[in-house]
Parts: sequence; structure tokens; C-alpha cells
Amino acid sequence: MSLAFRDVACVRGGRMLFSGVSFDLQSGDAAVVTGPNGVGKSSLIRIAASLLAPFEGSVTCDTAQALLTEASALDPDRTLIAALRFWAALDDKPVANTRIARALSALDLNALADIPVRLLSTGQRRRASIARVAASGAPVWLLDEPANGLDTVSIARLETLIAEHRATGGIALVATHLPLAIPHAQEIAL
Ligand SMILES: Nc1ncnc2c1ncn2[C@@H]1O[C@H](COP(=O)(O)OP(=O)(O)OP(=O)(O)O)[C@@H](O)[C@H]1O
Repeated sequence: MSLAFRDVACVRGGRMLFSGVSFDLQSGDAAVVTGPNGVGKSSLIRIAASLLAPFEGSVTCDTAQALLTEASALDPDRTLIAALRFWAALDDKPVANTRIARALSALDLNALADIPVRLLSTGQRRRASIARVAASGAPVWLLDEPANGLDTVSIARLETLIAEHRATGGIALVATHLPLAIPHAQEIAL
């Protein structure tokens, strides 16, 4: 499995944000997208997710993706466990209860499983969104600022999850302005 960019350029609002971006991520690989505010990190993640078309170049991905963005994809009115089950049912039938249980534990969310998502704190909601990605079973993780709002312990948990995902053959593309320990990741400096 792979995720590759070939000479990708991005234009938004009539302005060229970046051009000539190429990388090739194979099973077990990771890349970190860095750069100042407004340079186009989120746009690059959206291009990888096919939510935005490249202005030039091409993107290929031959497997399923899970996307984490600033906006929570979890239904605010469902309890956390119900919101996760809703997505797991979409991503992988029959419902992957084992993966959800593992993700809840990995993000220390068991005690919050029966709380409506709308009542979670900012950091808790971010952890829940990461749990959704981890529970999806998708080989490619596209993470836009996953460490935003996380405390130190949660950042360490996120780093562990990414490492475990790669160790089992997954791919991670991570845009972050916060330092994250992602060993041997390619750096895509915009
Ligand atoms: N829908 C849009 N239409 C026009 N311009 C946009 C649109 N979305 C984003 N932009 C512009 O594209 C530029 C890059 O935005 P993007 O969110 O990709 O940057 P970023 O590197 O992720 O920034 P940050 O570090 O602040 O999150 C910004 O100048 C932004 O205003």
C-alpha cells in the first residue's frame, strides 16, 4: 500500500501556496508536514484526502484513509461510544468493537464512553477524534494538527498510537506545528 504525491502544487484564493511537492509513503512510513501558519499544511492534508484537487501534479493512494481535521467528525448528541460505533459501522462492517475498545483504552477514554460528545472538553474531544481514526482500521492516517489541545500525557499516547500503527504496516501523514516524536518520519517543510 502507498500514498504518493508527484509534483503537487496547491492554489487557494488565487494564490499559489506550494508547488513541486513530491513524496512516496509505503507501508510503515510516516511524513510530517511543517511550516508557518497559512503556508498550506491543512490544504496538503485535504489534497491527500481528495477533498481538494491539486492545481498541478498527481496524488495516488491505493488503500482506505482515515482523516482527522480540526472539525470533530463525531456526532455531538451521541454518547462517545455510540458515536464511535456509528463510524466503525461505516468504516468496517460488522462493527469493530475490539478496535473501538482498544482505541478507547489507548486514549484513556473508557471513563467517558457514556458521556455525550458535546459535553467533552476540547482535549477530550480531540482524543475522541483520534480514537475514531485508530478504530477505523484504515491503513492511511491523515492527521491535521492532531496534538492541538492535548496535554503532555495525551501527546505521548498519540505518539505511541502512530508508532503502533506504523509497526503494523500503516502509513501516517501528519501536519503539525507542535513537536511530535515520529521516528524516521520524512519531513515535508512547506
Ligand atoms: N476555501 C478557501 N478559499 C480561499 N483561501 C483559502 C481557503 N481555505 C484556506 N485558504 C487559504 O489558504 C492558505 C493556507 O491555509 P491552510 O489552512 O492550508 O494553512 P496551514 O498551513 O494549515 O495554516 P495553520 O498553521 O494556520 O493551520 C491560507 O492563507 C488560507 O487563508
